[in-house]
Amino acid sequence: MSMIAAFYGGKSILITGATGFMGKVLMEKLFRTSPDLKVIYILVRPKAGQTLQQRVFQILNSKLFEKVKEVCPNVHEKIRAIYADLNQNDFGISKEDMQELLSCTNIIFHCAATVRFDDTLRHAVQLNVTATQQLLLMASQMPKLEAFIHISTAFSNCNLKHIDEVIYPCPVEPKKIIDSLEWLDDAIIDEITPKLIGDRPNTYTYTKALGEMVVQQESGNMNIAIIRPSIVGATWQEPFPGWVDNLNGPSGLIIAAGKGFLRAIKATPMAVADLIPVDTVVNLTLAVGWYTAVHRPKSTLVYHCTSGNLNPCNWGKMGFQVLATFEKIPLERAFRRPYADFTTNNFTTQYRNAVSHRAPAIIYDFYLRLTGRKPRMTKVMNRLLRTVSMMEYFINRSWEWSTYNTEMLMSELSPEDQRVFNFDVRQLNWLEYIENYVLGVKKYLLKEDMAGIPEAKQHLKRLRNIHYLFNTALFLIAWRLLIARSQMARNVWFFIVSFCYKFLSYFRASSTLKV
Ligand SMILES: CCCCCCCCCCCCCCCCCCCC(=O)SCCNC(=O)CCNC(=O)[C@H](O)C(C)(C)COP(=O)(O)OP(=O)(O)OC[C@H]1O[C@@H](n2cnc3c(N)ncnc32)[C@H](O)[C@@H]1OP(=O)(O)O
Ligand SMILES: NC(=O)C1=CN([C@@H]2O[C@H](COP(=O)(O)OP(=O)(O)OC[C@H]3O[C@@H](n4cnc5c(N)ncnc54)[C@H](OP(=O)(O)O)[C@@H]3O)[C@@H](O)[C@H]2O)C=CC1
Repeated sequence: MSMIAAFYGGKSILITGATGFMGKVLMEKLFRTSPDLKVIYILVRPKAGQTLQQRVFQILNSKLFEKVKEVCPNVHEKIRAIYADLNQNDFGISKEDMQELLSCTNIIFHCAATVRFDDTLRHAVQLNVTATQQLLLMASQMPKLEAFIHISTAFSNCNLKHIDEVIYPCPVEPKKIIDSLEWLDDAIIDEITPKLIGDRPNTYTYTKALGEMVVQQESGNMNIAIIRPSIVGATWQEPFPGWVDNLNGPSGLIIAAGKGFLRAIKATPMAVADLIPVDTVVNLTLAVGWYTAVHRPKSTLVYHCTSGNLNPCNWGKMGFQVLATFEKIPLERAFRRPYADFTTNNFTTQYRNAVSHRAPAIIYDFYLRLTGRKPRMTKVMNRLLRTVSMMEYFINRSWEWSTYNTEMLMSELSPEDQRVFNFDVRQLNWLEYIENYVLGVKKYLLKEDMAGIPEAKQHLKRLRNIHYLFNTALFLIAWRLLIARSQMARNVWFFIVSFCYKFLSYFRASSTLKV
């Protein structure tokens, strides 16, 4: 019997960010392994015209939850969506709901965050710092609370090369930042943002670091732990391999490569691609929840959920396997044939962006205009290149994350728990994982039918022929222009033609002699 699964039985669990990528997988695993849990409270806001109930209905009726419905048929009754907007004071939670949360909650998993790299400092601080502070304040008023698990990121200290499982202080206190954002106007905030984030690449990593400081400062007597996942990718094993439902991290770029939009990237092939499957993160998170509540460590422990020091993969290997999978199982209606050129040189990057990305987009838009349609490819390409430029920081560096706490926890688990809540990335086969990831992107994210593969392959063949035809035409035009303008080119042309003629004549003569 799994001790961790048994621990969550009968518990009231509060999850923030339950509608997000990680939150959904966390809920799924909890319901599947501890169907006798009492209730999962989720803090949700209405979004995209959907009410809370509609959002929950959609999640529970998705493919991800198919297995849950078998083991926990009354899952609808065990999930309680509470209106909450983490941008508001007190999260806008009603008095009755707040009362229920305060009196019943046993465990909190705080997953909600803004993960956008380009968010304003004001919004990123509100969500990743102030909301964390407010949630901790709520937690401190919960008499039945056993553990508070905060999800951070391994990149919160990406300004360092070697990162230990400790909380590193930021130069300016989070409280000072929160206070000053209240009275500073947006223009001034934009001006001071680069100075505040310092040698971090964006507001996301900076505010996640501030969030950790807040957790440390407000921990009081609570049992708190911090989990730092690296780049979270599709599921490895559970509930099935390759599940993914958003474009964050590598997923968006995998699609861009498969559709032939992205054919070159500024990336260091030998740099460590510190990916971690989302089900691995969730297994560690649940194990940490159990350990923190039962063993009550004296201080706030930080757990690195990374792969690089135990089972490293690099971006070159990843790019190769992504392309190899698209060879076998291509995406539908690709713009160009998938191709990957990794370069570390700025000039080559600019050149490749102009020739491999912008020029084809302009030519395609010209074609759309000619055929009376609205041009759109240049806009798509500009957006993609902006996204890629924001990822460059992470794909051209390697970090070392120590994993003592994570390994210590692994050794504390029973063999059954090590199996049910497996977070040992040493067992991960990268080539198999990446192949499943790419397939998952096709099936679950793009919702493409596998029956369309022959047509997708046929389409790629047509693209190859167009490519050859286009290049030959381009070469002939360029050559014709050159011959018209340069005596030297004419001489070379004459030499090649006469050489070919002599060669053919020789062949004809020698074959006649043999007969
Ligand atoms: C040459 C071949 C290569 C072969 C493939 C090899 C793959 C290499 C992969 C390398 C990946 C490296 C990833 C490193 C990530 C480090 C992560 C650090 C870990 C964390 O803790 S945080 C979690 C990660 N967070 C993110 O990934 C968020 C990033 N997203 C953003 O910040 C914003 O969305 C972004 C990218 C700035 C775009 O903003 P904006 O222009 O305002 O656009 P929207 O968000 O409104 O979306 C518009 C449009 O773009 C689509 N979109 C969104 N995100 C992505 C994405 N990551 N990739 C591609 N496309 C994306 C979105 O769906 C919208 O489409 P529409 O059609 O609806 O307009
Ligand atoms: N994905 C990754 O690669 C990594 C993620 N992490 C961390 O993991 C955690 C989960 O990330 P992930 O699941 O990928 O992120 P998602 O962007 O998929 O999910 C974010 C969640 O936060 C919720 N949220 C955002 N703003 C609000 C708000 N104002 N009020 C209420 N809820 C809100 C979202 O709700 P809604 O659906 O309404 O928008 C969503 O449920 C985050 O803390 C992130 O920093 C760490 C490392 C890597």
